[in-house]
Amino acid sequence: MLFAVKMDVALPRDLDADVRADTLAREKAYSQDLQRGGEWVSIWRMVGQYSNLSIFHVADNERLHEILWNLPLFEFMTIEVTPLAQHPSDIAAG
Ligand SMILES: O=C(O)CC1=CCC(=O)O1
Repeated sequence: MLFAVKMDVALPRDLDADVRADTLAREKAYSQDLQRGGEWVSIWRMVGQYSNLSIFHVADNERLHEILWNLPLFEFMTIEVTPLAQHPSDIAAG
């Protein structure tokens, strides 16, 4: 199943600098592991926003929920999930 996921990040201004650096490093490693595994298909920065738009290819809703719930930045994010279906005009789909 394919999903578009928008993640808006809002880190508190008074967040301890070490906690901030550690959380961002863990987020990057977590994301890159899932990208290497093929479930996190792509990640794009949204211009002018501390947000990303990502595409996930996962087995089911429960797996996507598990991935998102375990994001190191989860508590600092607002997440919007959009399920995707094939478009009939997509030449890649045949
Ligand atoms: O968009 C961000 O910066 C948050 C994020 C999600 C995965 C990642 O590496 O950073």
